[in-house]
Amino acid sequence: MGYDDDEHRTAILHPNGDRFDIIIVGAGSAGAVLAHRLSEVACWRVLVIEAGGDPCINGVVPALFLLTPHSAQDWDYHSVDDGVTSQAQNEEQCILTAGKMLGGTSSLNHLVWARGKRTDFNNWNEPLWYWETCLQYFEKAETMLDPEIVNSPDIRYHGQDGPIKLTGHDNKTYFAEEKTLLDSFAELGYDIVTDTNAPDALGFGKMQYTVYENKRTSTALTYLNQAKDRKNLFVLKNTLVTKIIIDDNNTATGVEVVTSSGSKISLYADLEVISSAGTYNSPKLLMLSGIGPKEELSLHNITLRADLPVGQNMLDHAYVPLVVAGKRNIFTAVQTLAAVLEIGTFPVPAVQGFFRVTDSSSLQPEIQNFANYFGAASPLLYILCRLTFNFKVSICGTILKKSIFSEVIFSLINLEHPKSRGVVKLRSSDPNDAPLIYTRFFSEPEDLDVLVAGVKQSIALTQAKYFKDAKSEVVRYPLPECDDLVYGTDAYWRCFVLITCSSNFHTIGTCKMGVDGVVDPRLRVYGIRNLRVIDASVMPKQVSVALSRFCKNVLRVSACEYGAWSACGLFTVDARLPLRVIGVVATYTVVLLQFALL
Ligand SMILES: Cc1cc2nc3c(=O)[nH]c(=O)nc-3n(C[C@H](O)[C@H](O)[C@H](O)COP(=O)(O)OP(=O)(O)OC[C@H]3O[C@@H](n4cnc5c(N)ncnc54)[C@H](O)[C@@H]3O)c2cc1C
Repeated sequence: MGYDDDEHRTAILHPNGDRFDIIIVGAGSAGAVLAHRLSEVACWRVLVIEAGGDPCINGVVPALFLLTPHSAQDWDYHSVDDGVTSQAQNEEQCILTAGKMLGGTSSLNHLVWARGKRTDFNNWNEPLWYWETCLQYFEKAETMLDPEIVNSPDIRYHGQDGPIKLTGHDNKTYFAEEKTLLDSFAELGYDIVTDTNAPDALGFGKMQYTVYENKRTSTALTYLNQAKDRKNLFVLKNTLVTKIIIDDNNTATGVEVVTSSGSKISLYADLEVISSAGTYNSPKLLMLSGIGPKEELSLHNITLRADLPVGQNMLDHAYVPLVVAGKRNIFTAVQTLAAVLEIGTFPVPAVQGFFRVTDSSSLQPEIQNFANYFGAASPLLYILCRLTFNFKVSICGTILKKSIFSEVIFSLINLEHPKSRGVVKLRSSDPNDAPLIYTRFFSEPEDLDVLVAGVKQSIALTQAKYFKDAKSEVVRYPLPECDDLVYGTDAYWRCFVLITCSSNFHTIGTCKMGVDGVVDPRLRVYGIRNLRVIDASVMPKQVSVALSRFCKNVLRVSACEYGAWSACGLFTVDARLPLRVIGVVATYTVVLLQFALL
């Protein structure tokens, strides 16, 4: 069987019926951390099963994340078109990218290290998950290397010896426009903070990135890689878990899988099965295994094991793209060309801010503004708009046209704490079918009020001196649904938000923790023995900003750690990547030429 094989046990052929102590489904952001931590216990045989393979080069080289959506390393899910929201997206379906490779979504996300605020975690009202409890795990995960943080009092909130190495924006960059942006936000009255990850930070500040020495610090390249020589950790790649096996005593005993060669086998766990398949695939897997809403399962003739609200309570950060065309400055086009070569960092200067738009007594931000600076004629701007964010040609073309001679600020205005809840359902009982995902953005009207207020407040950037002197303006997109409304009125902005909103890829909650949810605070599935869910789907309420790190207080082993194992140095090059690059560059050139000739 080859258990003595030193090849970090990814190439072993596991026979039907093979037994382990623990089986983890999904080697993603959460699953890979857990695989690392659990396999520290040398007497446990830990198997982690991953549907994807090694990360391709774009899962390793930071700026190439722009090209990963719709590749083989993306589950490439989309929302069901509701006829109202996200109509500015291709085919009116909101893009819902999710990583399918070692490291999961940490191998393709946007590299931002952002941990959530004290109020976020404390509002979950679960003592095990208070911010104060989680902090030690955040620290355990990190090595903070950004000198501005290291030399500030805020270093007390950061770790300096963890697997995830964190840096600020690389100073070698051809642009240094963070300062212009921060000065402008300060002028508009926002606080400027050194550390946007400080527990109560409201205001604008620089970014912290999961980038080190020109590589992404995904959980694959960190946690999994560091554990690869352990004899008790087994990684099965390119293998889809199709069902959790649950016996007549409602105990999870193993999983059914389809291996890379197409064989269907069963593998068994003597202690626990742990699902970390992500916010869309964990609920799908649970429902396929008989755990979910009774009516939903009976619709697909699946035998019910536990009637739980699986798939309900989906929460996301809906965002809208707000683009400000800044100074006409054709010289930045030269910098733009040079900056394209600098792919070992987050590709453009960026800052982020957290603020409230309603009463100011709470410290919990309502809006995040993630502002990205592009020099003139930037191909990255078009790639980001079209490929990464999935907007229609009419929208991205309009932005590109404005950018030919001008700097551009592309801001994502995020609704941080939505009340609207989406849902994940089964399309069929076939494990190969994508789930049906309904975002239901703005089904609670209050969400629309808050995001509209956030957009209106963010437009004020055009009034800051640098932008005012440049006669900056918000780029107006062609939006047939809104064009009859008077531009700039509340009615217009409400329409704008509904039509241009999309997912900021921070979906959570579909296997919610809590008494009215799917798992208890130790993440054990109610009514089923020896089964846990430990990925972002268990988070009951949104945290401000990104999600890949939250407190995983499971089995008293793991923590607020982000990451997984990756086959560092073993990554492959997706044969289609060069073609994708050529395709994108060719499209960009054609569009640019069209506009230049107009
Ligand atoms: C485009 C994008 C950008 C983002 N940017 C940021 C950011 O900058 N900062 C941030 O903090 N967060 C960001 N996020 C969010 C964050 O990355 C995710 O919330 C987080 O990674 C989710 O972790 P997870 O462990 O729940 O799931 P994942 O990391 O998605 O892991 C799930 C794993 O399970 C595997 N799997 C699924 N089903 C099966 C099955 N049936 N059998 C076997 N394996 C299976 C998957 O292939 C995957 O590897 C971003 C997300 C996206 C999509």
